[in-house]
Amino acid sequence: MADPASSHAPIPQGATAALVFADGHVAYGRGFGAVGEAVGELCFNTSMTGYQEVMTDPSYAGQVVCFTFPHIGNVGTNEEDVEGKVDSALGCIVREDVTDPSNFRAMGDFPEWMAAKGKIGIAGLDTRALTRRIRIQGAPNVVIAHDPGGKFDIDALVAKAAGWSGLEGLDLAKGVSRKGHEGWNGGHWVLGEGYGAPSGEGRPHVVAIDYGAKDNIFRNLVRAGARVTVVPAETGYDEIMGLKPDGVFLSNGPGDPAATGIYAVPVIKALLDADVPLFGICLGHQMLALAAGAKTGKMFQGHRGANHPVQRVGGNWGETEGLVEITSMNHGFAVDGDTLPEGVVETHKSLFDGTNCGIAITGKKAFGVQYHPEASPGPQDSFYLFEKFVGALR
Ligand SMILES: NC(=O)CC[C@H](N)C(=O)O
Repeated sequence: MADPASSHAPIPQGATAALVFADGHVAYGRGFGAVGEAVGELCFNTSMTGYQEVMTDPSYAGQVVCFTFPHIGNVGTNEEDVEGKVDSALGCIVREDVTDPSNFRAMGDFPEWMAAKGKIGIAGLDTRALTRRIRIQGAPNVVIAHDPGGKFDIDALVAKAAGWSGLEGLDLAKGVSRKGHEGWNGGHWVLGEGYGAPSGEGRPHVVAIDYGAKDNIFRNLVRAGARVTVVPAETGYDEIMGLKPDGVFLSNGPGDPAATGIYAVPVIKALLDADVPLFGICLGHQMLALAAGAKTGKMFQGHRGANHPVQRVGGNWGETEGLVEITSMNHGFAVDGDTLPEGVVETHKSLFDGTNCGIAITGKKAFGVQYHPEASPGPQDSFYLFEKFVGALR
């Protein structure tokens, strides 16, 4: 029987998980992974493969991922497809129940792996309806809750979702960044061989600022020929210059670029003024744009998936002007292309909605892209960006 004190419908029999929206909407399903509850923003991801990489990408901190692909978890988990060992997605929503893993690389079972990582899963929800809801209403704040006993205080969960301040204005990078300097050695992954070791003398030195980086970025920098030192998000200009970088890389990361920018942008601006070559990806791209004088803002709904078309624009591409790259994306904030000051050229834009996807600073070796050229998951059309950056440092 429904609780007379609650305006909500009774909890359906067999429900062990609930997705509770700030506006009072509730969707029930079958819980897996960790038991408990978490509050964050709900987003959807359209990738058909790579759920383990998505669930370990630190840029998803503070978010719950609704996978539009219906069969998630069926190739299990392994030790290699990990993008970060820090906090990342709070949990995920999947259409079908997770089946036993069937893949020669599987070392573990997805629900057990989720539980070990403290991530909550809900299976059996109408992920198409959820995705439509996000597309129509924008990204909502939600609580994801899992209780094997099926007991939920819905009023309290609605209040928790409604009381969360949201991603806007949040700096999450400090919480997911490495705490000390770290040399990076692993290169490109090859089936049966794992992550290769870097080779070759005289590799240019890239100092990579970790705002919540995906490890595949560092692997790609190594693959392109760099020697990489990773440093924490709050590392200052003098400490960076003390490492004698040939170039500085600005990583992806969670949260609002404007909030993270309070401590990161002055450092990036000083590097820019000193003509240090810079390459930024996603959050790093957004903060490079802020340092150059542009503005960023929250998108009505973000871009998350492995098939986003991005076009080369801006007049400096020669024969490849207009070429389309199919890219991996994960962002909910964007650089406002109308605010690019003189001396900042738009180099790429989204063919889905025209938003800015790349900038270059005129007269400097400094550029950034909104998308993820390191893929993982996703296509590798854009590896040339790592070669372009590392090549410019030689
Ligand atoms: N992948 C990222 O670096 C994401 C950047 C930023 N947190 C956003 O959501 O737009």
